[in-house]
Amino acid sequence: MKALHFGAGNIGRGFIGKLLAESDAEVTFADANTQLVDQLNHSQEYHVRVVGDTQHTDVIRHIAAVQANSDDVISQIVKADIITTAVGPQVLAKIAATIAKGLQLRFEQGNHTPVNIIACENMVRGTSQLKQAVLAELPQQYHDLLEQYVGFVDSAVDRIVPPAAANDEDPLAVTVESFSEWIVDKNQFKGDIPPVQGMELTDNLLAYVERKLFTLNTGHIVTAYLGKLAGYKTIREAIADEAIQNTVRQAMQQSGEVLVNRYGFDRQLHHAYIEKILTRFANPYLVDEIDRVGRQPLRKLGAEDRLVKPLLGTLEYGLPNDALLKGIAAALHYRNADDPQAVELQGWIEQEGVEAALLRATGLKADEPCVATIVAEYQRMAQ
Ligand SMILES: NC(=O)C1=CN([C@@H]2O[C@H](COP(=O)(O)OP(=O)(O)OC[C@H]3O[C@@H](n4cnc5c(N)ncnc54)[C@H](O)[C@@H]3O)[C@@H](O)[C@H]2O)C=CC1
Ligand SMILES: O=P(O)(O)OC[C@H]1O[C@](O)(CO)[C@@H](O)[C@@H]1O
Repeated sequence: MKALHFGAGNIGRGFIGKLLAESDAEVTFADANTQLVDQLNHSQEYHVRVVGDTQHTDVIRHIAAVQANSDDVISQIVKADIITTAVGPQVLAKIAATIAKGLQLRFEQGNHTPVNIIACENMVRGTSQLKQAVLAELPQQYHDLLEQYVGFVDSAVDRIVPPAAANDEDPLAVTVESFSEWIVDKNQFKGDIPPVQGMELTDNLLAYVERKLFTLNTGHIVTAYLGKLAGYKTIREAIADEAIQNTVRQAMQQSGEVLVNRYGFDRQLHHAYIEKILTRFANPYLVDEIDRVGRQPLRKLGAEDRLVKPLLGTLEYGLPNDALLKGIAAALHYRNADDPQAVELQGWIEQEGVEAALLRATGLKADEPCVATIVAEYQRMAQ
């Protein structure tokens, strides 16, 4: 099995590339970072340190890398059996043109074996969005072939992999938590489902995507933004603060009630899932910076993302949401001079006021009563 993976970063090396290589795929990473590509090609292996209740290091061998946007990556697309990505939601659309070029050449060369593409990003149905971007780049005459031979498979991906600390001796090493979950929509494959160990199949993907987004991601972001306000640097420090932990737990329980209502989740089991996530945030072996988890606040405040989407669910079902509202208010306080979205958000607040900025970022309507509550909470937090 030939696998091409876009994005040799934390999740690429620490999770998806690792699973593919451990399933005996010939793994080629495609990345925009020339130094990283050179290092991967030079060593052809890297270390993954798995940390949790126990620790061990896996060596991922026989891997190669190509420069994204090069002729080499096009040749890889021509012969790949599976193509995966972990590049970040904002980059996904940028690789669509490359994928379209590669697929066009694949069809022109008469390769009609199925290929499956799976975007492993924190997005709801990110692969389906990638498909639309690829179709927009692919000449119309190839669209039927794409529908016939290319599977665009949506997925949910869950493993905490913070950026590794700089290590000149072992620059490719990544540290990952022992928990991992990669769930894909089994109905979207073309041809045989690739035999990847650790890739779980479901025919109810949206429930899993929302379970992860509304729990791990919601809890994480509330921890990050409340932690930042309290002056902490890492997720572990923030979640050790009892007041923060209580609000984070409550926020996850409130978004969890949406899942219980929408998908019939068992409440007790879901509460156990929440408690497990709290222990993951407290993992003493992971140094996960608040600014990594809090990055790109405008994306995270979006209507389809981890704060507002569950909030809209609580409004739909008439459920409590005060902890989620606190999380949104804390997001509006997020400051990080190195994060262009954080700078932009603070600019909106300065120029237009907090309510206008909130409406612009979230798409909430001004007459929605929770808007006034968020603004009042924001003012309270400012004191
Ligand atoms: N790190 C984590 O714990 C998790 C991350 N995710 C998701 O995985 C995705 C990747 O996240 P990370 O691995 O943390 O980010 P990262 O920044 O470590 O890795 C992204 C990689 O993509 C590369 N890249 C950028 N532009 C590219 C292009 N045009 N073509 C090819 N490669 C390009 C970068 O050079 C980098 O190596 C994101 O969508 C994130 O939300 C999902 C679950 C867990
Ligand atoms: O990667 P994003 O979408 O910026 O958000 C950070 C989130 O991604 C993760 O790294 C992986 O799910 C979480 O740890 C965190 O909630």
